[in-house]
Amino acid sequence: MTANRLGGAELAARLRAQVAERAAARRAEGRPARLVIVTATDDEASAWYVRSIASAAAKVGIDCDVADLGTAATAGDLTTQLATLSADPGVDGVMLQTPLPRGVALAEVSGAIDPAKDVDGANPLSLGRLAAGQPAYAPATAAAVVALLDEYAVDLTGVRAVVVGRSAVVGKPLAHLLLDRDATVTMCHSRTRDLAAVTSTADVLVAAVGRTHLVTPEHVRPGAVVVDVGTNPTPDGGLAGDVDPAVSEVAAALTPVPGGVGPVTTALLLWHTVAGVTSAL
Ligand SMILES: NC(=O)C1=CN([C@@H]2O[C@H](COP(=O)(O)OP(=O)(O)OC[C@H]3O[C@@H](n4cnc5c(N)ncnc54)[C@H](OP(=O)(O)O)[C@@H]3O)[C@@H](O)[C@H]2O)C=CC1
Ligand SMILES: Nc1nc(=O)c2c([nH]1)NC[C@@H]1CN(c3ccc(C(=O)N[C@@H](CCC(=O)O)C(=O)O)cc3)C=[N+]21
Repeated sequence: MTANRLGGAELAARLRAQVAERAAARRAEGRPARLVIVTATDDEASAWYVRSIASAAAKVGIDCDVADLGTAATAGDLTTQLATLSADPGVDGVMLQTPLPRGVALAEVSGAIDPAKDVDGANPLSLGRLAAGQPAYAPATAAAVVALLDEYAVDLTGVRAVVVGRSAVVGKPLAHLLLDRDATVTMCHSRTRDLAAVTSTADVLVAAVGRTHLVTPEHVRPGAVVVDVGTNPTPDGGLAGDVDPAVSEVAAALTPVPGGVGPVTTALLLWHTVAGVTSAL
């Protein structure tokens, strides 16, 4: 058996076309949409993502600036920058890249992002609103996982969903989005005992860990739908997922890396930037 390939390129292209329409309308009104990315890391996956957002933004007509504070930035530097951008009426979206400099915790600084501009759902208030079932921006990656499952008509009602990884950027918000869809959600992390035993119960298995090919066929129930969020740089300059390609022999469906969750993530971040406050909050 070879799993169905749940590619994200077509969905991403459709989303970008919608974003371009909204961005054009904003430009015609004389107030072009603007996204500012704040970064303080030299992480490769992050740098690639920043370049990819900037180039996609240019194509759809969103103005995009990158504020690189460098790896020596302090929590105070980041907070000041995020607060300044949040107060700027010319800025629609503020995005803070992770990872952050050593010793700086995301929750410590992301509170400075106005929830109305928090297009990557980083402010703890955004996560809280999501958990409480109130309107909020979800992190683009978590939203992309659900959008991709919707695209392929994977019904989440009552299914056992297992998420490996509990970061504030992916795992935690995704758990809430899946719960909202009436999935039965289990979270796994680095302290989970007998990971394979837990993941093998999943109808829908999501890997968001950051460990190349951590999820092997032994982790997967035959017939499961597997979503690979991992984007791990390979020595040859390529990209590897968290899911071993051999899983394709066991799963019913699998998202590819590259070409799966990644492109949808970028498109949704831009969508959030033009969606407007009222539709998100
Ligand atoms: N395609 C896309 O759009 C995006 C891709 N990514 C990619 O997704 C991956 C995860 O990113 P992110 O959530 O930010 O990563 P983090 O490093 O913040 O979190 C990783 C999570 O995985 C858990 N973990 C680590 N090792 C194991 C293990 N051996 N078994 C089980 N769980 C483990 C950690 O557990 P613990 O909490 O116990 O430490 C943690 O919860 C990365 O490859 C990243 O590049 C991220 C964002 C967007
Ligand atoms: N606050 C925050 N939010 C994030 O969402 C976030 C972050 N920080 N830090 C870094 C990681 C990484 N990340 C990626 C998103 C898309 C692709 C992507 O589109 N990749 C392409 C391929 C790239 C290639 O071919 O090299 C794909 O999967 O098809 C990759 C990586 C978001 N991240």
